[in-house]
Amino acid sequence: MTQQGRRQERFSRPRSPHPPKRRTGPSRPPVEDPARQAALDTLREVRVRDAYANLLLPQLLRERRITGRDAALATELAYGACRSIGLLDEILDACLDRPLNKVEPGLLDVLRLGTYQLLRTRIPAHAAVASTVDLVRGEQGSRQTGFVNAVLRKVSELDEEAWMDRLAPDPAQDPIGNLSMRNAHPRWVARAFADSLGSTGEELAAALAANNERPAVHLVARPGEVTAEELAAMTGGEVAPYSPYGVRLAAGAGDPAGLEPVRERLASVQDEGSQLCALALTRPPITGADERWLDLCSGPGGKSALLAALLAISGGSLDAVEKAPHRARLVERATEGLPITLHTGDGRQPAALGLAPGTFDRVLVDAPCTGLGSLRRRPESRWRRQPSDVGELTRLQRELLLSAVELVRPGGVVAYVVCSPHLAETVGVVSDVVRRTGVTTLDARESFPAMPDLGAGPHVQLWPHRHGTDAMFCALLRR
Ligand SMILES: C[S@@+](CC[C@H](N)C(=O)[O-])C[C@H]1O[C@@H](n2cnc3c(N)ncnc32)[C@H](O)[C@@H]1O
Repeated sequence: MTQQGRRQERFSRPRSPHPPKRRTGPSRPPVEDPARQAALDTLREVRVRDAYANLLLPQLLRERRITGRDAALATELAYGACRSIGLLDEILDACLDRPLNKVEPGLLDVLRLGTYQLLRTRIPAHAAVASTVDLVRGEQGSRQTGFVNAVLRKVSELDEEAWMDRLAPDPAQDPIGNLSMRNAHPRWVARAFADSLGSTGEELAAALAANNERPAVHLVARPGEVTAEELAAMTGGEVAPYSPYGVRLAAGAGDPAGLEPVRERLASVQDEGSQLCALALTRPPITGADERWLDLCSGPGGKSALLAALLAISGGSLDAVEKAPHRARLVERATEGLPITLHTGDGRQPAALGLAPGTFDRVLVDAPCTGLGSLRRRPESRWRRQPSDVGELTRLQRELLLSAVELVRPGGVVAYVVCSPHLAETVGVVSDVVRRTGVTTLDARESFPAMPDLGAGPHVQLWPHRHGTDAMFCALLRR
């Protein structure tokens, strides 16, 4: 097993049943440091409870009333450290006098946070080390301060570039291994990106680097309620380049849930790539009726809301299926007032939901997937996902797509969408279903008008580094 493989295993090993004791007799009072404390608590909860950093941290900031520069620092440290866990562990491993998995997990969180500050922020080294030592004193008392101090001093002897020159595989021999370590991705994820892009060079480097950027927030203007231009004027954002309903907010525009058009349901948060994939379903011309559409995997309801708003204008209606009851409730909330019938149940068993074969003009399958296309949004997810997830998901994706092909009428259109560039989840699933059912593959690029860099087709793969969207995949099929 490679070093990086071992690191991944460490990150995903069973959680310690004994969370670290807090404040066991510090020899001097801990320094108040709400930003670093919030970042450390996030790292710990991600490890112990499988929390999502992008949901937990905003909650901690709210509860603890951390705002302004402290909130910005906590966010940078928590998200940054979660994204780069594998990279931080490689470096720590080289600085420790014992195997990484012999370090008490709570202490390892502190070391990761300190290492992140030393290598990936402009915080001066002495401040990064001193603040981390204070943090461990506050957490565990003074017995570990010497250890943390010594390890971090060793880390600080080199900068990130020099550490990578020492630790990353030779790019000539192992370009994917080199780029995966330099850009803090598990090797299997970097390989999946390389396979889909057909690149192990500059473009792969750009794609992996884009996963480390914080994405801009995109809004979708509800058709029939407000235009993108009006929404841009109301929010101070910019009309999005590709989606006719999209608006991109400026970086640091604050919590979009607080914006008036969002509170008044004139708009919602939705990545421009998601908007484009939902719209792609509506674009291929069909003969005959075009009024019954189906969203087979609808929770939490972003694409259902966009499709149902379009149907409200044209006089049609949407059926939406969602298996998880709590997500079905979210669909209900997102589509209030729109022409929609919601079915809570399994999209692979449509008869049980009263959905008859061959009755829908257009069907969307926005299938559950690895989410490798939205690594920008979920800082820790690249380290949590495992290659073994892919097989299970592709089975489910194939079954859902087969069900969609059965539900669409002859001449109707199916859109298969996943937020992943992994070839097994994208072309693998589609080719298999096309072979089994004899449906016709459409050139999906025609349904993404004016969008550059869509490759050789017939399917569309969007990319953060090319399009500024999530890495959504869309295939269009005609029965
Ligand atoms: C990628 S999400 C869909 C996102 C949604 N279309 C949107 O734009 O908001 C996939 C959804 O499929 C649901 N799901 C999983 N298995 C399902 C099944 N067998 N039948 C129907 N829905 C399922 C998941 O609970 C999840 O909500």
